[in-house]
Formats: sequence, C-alpha cells, structure tokens
Amino acid sequence: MAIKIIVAGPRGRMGKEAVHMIHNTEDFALTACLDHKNEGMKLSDLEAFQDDLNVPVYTDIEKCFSEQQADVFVDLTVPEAAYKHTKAALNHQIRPVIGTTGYTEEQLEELKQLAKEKQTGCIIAPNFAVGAVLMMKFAKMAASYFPDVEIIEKHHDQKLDAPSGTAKKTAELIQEARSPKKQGHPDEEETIPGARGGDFDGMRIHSMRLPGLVAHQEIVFGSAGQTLTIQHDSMNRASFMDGVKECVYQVMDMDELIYGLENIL
Ligand SMILES: NC(=O)C1=CN([C@@H]2O[C@H](COP(=O)(O)OP(=O)(O)OC[C@H]3O[C@@H](n4cnc5c(N)ncnc54)[C@H](OP(=O)(O)O)[C@@H]3O)[C@@H](O)[C@H]2O)C=CC1
Ligand SMILES: O=C(O)C1=N[C@H](C(=O)O)C[C@H](O)C1
Repeated sequence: MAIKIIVAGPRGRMGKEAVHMIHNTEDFALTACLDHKNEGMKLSDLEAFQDDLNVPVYTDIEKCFSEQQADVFVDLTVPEAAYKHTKAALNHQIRPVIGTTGYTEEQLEELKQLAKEKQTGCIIAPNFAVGAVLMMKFAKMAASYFPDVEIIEKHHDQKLDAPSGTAKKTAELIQEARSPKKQGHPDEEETIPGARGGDFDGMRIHSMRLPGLVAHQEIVFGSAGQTLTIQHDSMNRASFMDGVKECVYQVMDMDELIYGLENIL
C-alpha cells in the first residue's frame, strides 16, 4: 500500500520539488497540502502544478489532519509555522519529516518528548542532501585533529534564517569532537560589528547571501602550516529529494524523534 503523505509549503522552492518527487514515486501518495493561502482549492488549480494533481489544499491544520488519514507529514515552510505543524502532526500520530530550519534547542527538546510520548517517528533534518550529511560527518572526524575551524555557509538571498540549519548542525557535531576553544587572537577587536561572524562555542560561522547561489558550505580547519577544507555544493533542489524519500521510508519504522540524517544514513 502506498505511503500517504501531506506536504506543507507546496508553493515554495522546496515544496514544489517535494510535491513532484512524491507524485512521481510509485510507493507514495500525496493526499493533501497545507498552505497559508488557497483554502479549498486543488493543487492543480494553482500555477506550476500539473492537471492531474487533484490534491486538496488546506489552511487549517486541525481540519487537514482530521479529514486526511495520512502516514507522513513533510514540512518545508518557515520555522514558526513548522514548529506548530510538527506538534499537531505528532498529536495526530502522523509522522513528521521536517526540512524547515530554524528550530530552537527548546523546541527540539519539546518535540522530542512529544514524539516519545506519542510513540511516533519524527525526523528533523537540517539538510537532506547525502553529500552535505557526509560533509558534516567528515568535519566531525577532522575536528578531533584540528580544533581550529571556521564555517562559511553561502545561500541564495531569499533565505530567512542565518546561520543555516546545516551550519548550526555542523558546529554541533564539531563541538562533540573537540575540546571547547575560543579561536583567534585573545585581544582581537571587530572594527565593523559582525566581521568575525557568529560565535558558536568559540568557533566562527560566516553567512553569505547572494542571488545566484543555492546552498553551499565550506568548513575550513587550520593548524601550523596547513589547512583542510571540506566543501559541499547543492546546485539545485533536486539534490535534497533522495534524502526526503529515504526519510519517508525510514520514519514509518520509527517511534521517536531524530535530529539529523547522520543518525540514520
Ligand atoms: N532540510 C533541507 O535539506 C532543506 C531545508 N530547507 C529549508 O526549507 C524551508 C523552506 O525553504 P524554501 O522552499 O527555500 O522556502 P520558500 O520561501 O520558497 O517556501 C516556503 C513556503 O512556505 C509557505 N508558508 C509560509 N508560511 C506558511 C504557513 N504558516 N503555513 C504553510 N505554508 C507557509 C510560503 O508561502 P508564501 O510564499 O506565500 O509566504 C512558501 O510557499 C526553509 O526553512 C529552508 O531553510 C531548504 C532547502 C533544503
Ligand atoms: O534555505 C535553504 O535553501 C537551505 N536550507 C537548509 C539549511 O538552512 O541548512 C539546507 C540547505 O542548506 C538549503
């Protein structure tokens, strides 16, 4: 039987790509979409969707989850909405697969508890691209040899959150492998505020936003006489879809929340 899926954010850059991936995957059935516009319409009524996407659009999450008996809920929206959606999905025991970035640590912890209580699988993945997950794993490996590191993430200029979810997750994984260290000169001063980037446990994260970019990250490690750079580039949003697909399959067999694809790849 096909896995029944609801997508939130279908008109967005990622949402559109996910809708098409689900529609073209034999094992999946797109049952509904959640948006903050277009209540009562069909996806096929909206620009950019095929005529055969006869899928209802809801703006009321409770109505959507009560009327549609879905297995999995995929969210690609904005942090505030995604957090509310994830809570509602868990309460309805519809397994969330969340790509939206920008969750706080408190929100993640609360959702983890809720997933446990509801015994419902949930995956929150700051990056679905397999290459990006490997980049993060390699960075964690390198960090035990090279404690000095700076992260440079580069994204399109329509991105709302900074630093990216991927950069934060990378920093968290590096933090697990290295002893805390404040980097740079102890007396360094910023003559332009922010010049040294964001401080995460002593390491620096720099966020670049430019038209023309999609999603890119470099992790630069330095020690005496050498640097090591680990880089990943997503050239388009198709790069994320194999990861979304894998999460949909895997979340069906889970009964708790995991944060990051590195835990299941
Ligand atoms: N995990 C991963 O691998 C990846 C994650 N992302 C993350 O996914 C998210 C979406 O990115 P992207 O597709 O580029 O963003 P877009 O802005 O293109 O899409 C977001 C969509 O969500 C809609 N939206 C806004 N508020 C709500 C709401 N309350 N309920 C339902 N829908 C809503 C927006 O509608 P409107 O435009 O009308 O406001 C828009 O259609 C971001 O958090 C991004 O960081 C992105 C790429 C990869
Ligand atoms: O907004 C994006 O585009 C992306 N967001 C995710 C993030 O914040 O890390 C994943 C990827 O970098 C693309």
